[in-house]
Amino acid sequence: MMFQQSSRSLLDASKKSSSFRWTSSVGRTFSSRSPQDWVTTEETDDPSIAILKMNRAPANTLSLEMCTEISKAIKELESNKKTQAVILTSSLPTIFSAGLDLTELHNPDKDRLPAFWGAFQQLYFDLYGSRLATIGAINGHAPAAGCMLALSCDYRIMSKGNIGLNESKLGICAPPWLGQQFIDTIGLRKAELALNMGTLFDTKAALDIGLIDEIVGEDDVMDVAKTRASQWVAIPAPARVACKELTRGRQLNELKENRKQDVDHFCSFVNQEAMQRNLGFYFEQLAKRKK
Ligand SMILES: CC/C=C\C/C=C\C/C=C\CC/C=C/CC(=O)SCCNC(=O)CCNC(=O)[C@H](O)C(C)(C)COP(=O)(O)OP(=O)(O)OC[C@H]1O[C@@H](n2cnc3c(N)ncnc32)[C@H](O)[C@@H]1OP(=O)(O)O
Repeated sequence: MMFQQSSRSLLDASKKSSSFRWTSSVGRTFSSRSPQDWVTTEETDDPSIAILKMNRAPANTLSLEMCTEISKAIKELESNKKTQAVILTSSLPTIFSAGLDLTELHNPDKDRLPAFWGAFQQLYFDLYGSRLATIGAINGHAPAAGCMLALSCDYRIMSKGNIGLNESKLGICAPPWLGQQFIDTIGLRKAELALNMGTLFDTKAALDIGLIDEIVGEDDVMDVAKTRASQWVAIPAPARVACKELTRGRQLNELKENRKQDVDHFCSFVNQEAMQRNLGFYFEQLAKRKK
């Protein structure tokens, strides 16, 4: 059954949906460490609470392999019946996640592109639909898909950095399911303004708009995250999982039913000349900003 308290996620789409093939890395990654090191899980002194850390320097960007590694880690945690909550955080000093790895989108490999988007969809299913209580310990910047990671958590605390969906600044639009997640969180009018302007919010503005739940001091992030996780775990798991189904089930099912169309839509969107030009321009700006 889909929503019983088990080691399965809320919407266990991974096994049912094998419409894309995984392709091997084409050496476009930043970090010299292997994908297995990009995500680590740790126990806490409470056996029901685990920590999932993203360690992909320099920016925890989501490549195909990074999405797959995070999904794999969530599944592994879910397979342990004792685990009831996970804290998602970053081991980098100032960045939670800089969103999608833009090298996947710019001059893309045509076979890899659909697999990449499939892996990103899968990550959304696995995190947004996890049976675990998920606490986002956002300890740095979280633009675009970095914001998606945060929005997919049940509770969000943030210590520093900016958060939001800035895709319009890249000349693109967030995919409908991510846009909907944003609207569901902060409301239509606020989302309309923020999506169009590509607004990134600092912690105070993010709290004001309802994008995060709490601002915490940099040194307190993990302590507060564990306290919040304990509070979520104290709710009987069947009730917690049923509440998640109530609030997230419709959205998850909608994408599940439209997965293939969503991949096709994304690929044709990204392959447009104008889109490629905008991305190239954005990359140049990123590099210049650094200089
Ligand atoms: C109805 C709808 C219709 C159609 C829609 C259909 C489909 C949708 C189509 C497309 C949707 C695509 C969705 C996209 C979502 C995304 O996530 S796009 C990615 C957006 N991310 C960003 O814009 C963040 C860019 N990065 C930054 O702003 C800064 O890096 C950041 C503030 C995060 C940190 O700043 P700082 O600490 O100064 O670090 P650096 O800027 O120096 O960055 C370190 C190195 O990392 C590189 N880098 C950073 N971000 C990315 C990235 N996202 N991808 C690739 N590379 C990145 C940066 O260049 C530095 O590299 P270097 O050290 O110079 O080699």
